[in-house]
Amino acid sequence: MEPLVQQSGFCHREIIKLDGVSFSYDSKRILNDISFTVQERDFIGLIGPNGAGKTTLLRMIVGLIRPQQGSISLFGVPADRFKDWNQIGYVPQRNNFNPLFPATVREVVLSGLYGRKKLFRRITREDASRCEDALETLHIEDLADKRIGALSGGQQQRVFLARALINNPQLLILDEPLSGIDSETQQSFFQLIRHMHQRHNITFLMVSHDIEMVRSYLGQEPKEKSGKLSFYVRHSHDLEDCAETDLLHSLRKEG
Ligand SMILES: Nc1ncnc2c1ncn2[C@@H]1O[C@H](COP(=O)(O)OP(=O)(O)OP(=O)(O)O)[C@@H](O)[C@H]1O
Repeated sequence: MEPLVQQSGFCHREIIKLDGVSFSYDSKRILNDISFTVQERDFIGLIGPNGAGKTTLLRMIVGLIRPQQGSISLFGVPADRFKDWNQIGYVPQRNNFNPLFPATVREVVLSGLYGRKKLFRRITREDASRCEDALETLHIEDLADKRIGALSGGQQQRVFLARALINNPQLLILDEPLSGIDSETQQSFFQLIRHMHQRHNITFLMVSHDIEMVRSYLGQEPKEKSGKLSFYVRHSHDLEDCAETDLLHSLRKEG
């Protein structure tokens, strides 16, 4: 067994480090000199008005666009050399999703695996079993064969979360997961996310417009502000044992 000191060091790893990051579309400066560090098992709520650059920042963190100034590192590795994308689950805004997309829930969840392996390769028994685990974890196994476009907003969010969880990531990045769903479903979805944060070794970065829900979990005041962006933070330390756990497995065990 690892010495305790090393374990707690492991628990406070830098998961995301933004250092003087700036970005402009054409000549319009969207993000200006942002520096912020996300530590392992932090829950970050990123709040800001429409157009403040929240989605742009997330897209930069997941490697879809590059900062024009400054640098980003992920799990201690410069983002342009980072390869271990399975460690990161990303749920983009749902309004980018075409409801006519002709895929079933199971296919959408399985497509979360394709990032690390070849597209259209055969699905192994292990892939299928991870998919079933993810479906069960999110309580959507009954929907597996339905067309994704035929589901309600809240159900679709569960599907996209299952897709992001299929690789058992250490970091989950969610872009407005609560928007466009009724408040009861919002509450239960947020409860599920909070549960994952409190009970599992997982770090969250979530964009939300629901300031009250964010404050209810992350506190009244942001830890940092940068331009129009506010970063609310809560660190989770409920587990005595900081060892890595298989998220899907343990969530399922707890029902
Ligand atoms: N591909 C693009 N080309 C040009 N401008 C863009 C592009 N994507 C976003 N923008 C502009 O950049 C600004 C920031 O957009 P972004 O989507 O990052 O903001 P946001 O904070 O996520 O907004 P919202 O809360 O409305 O989702 C907006 O003014 C937007 O119009």
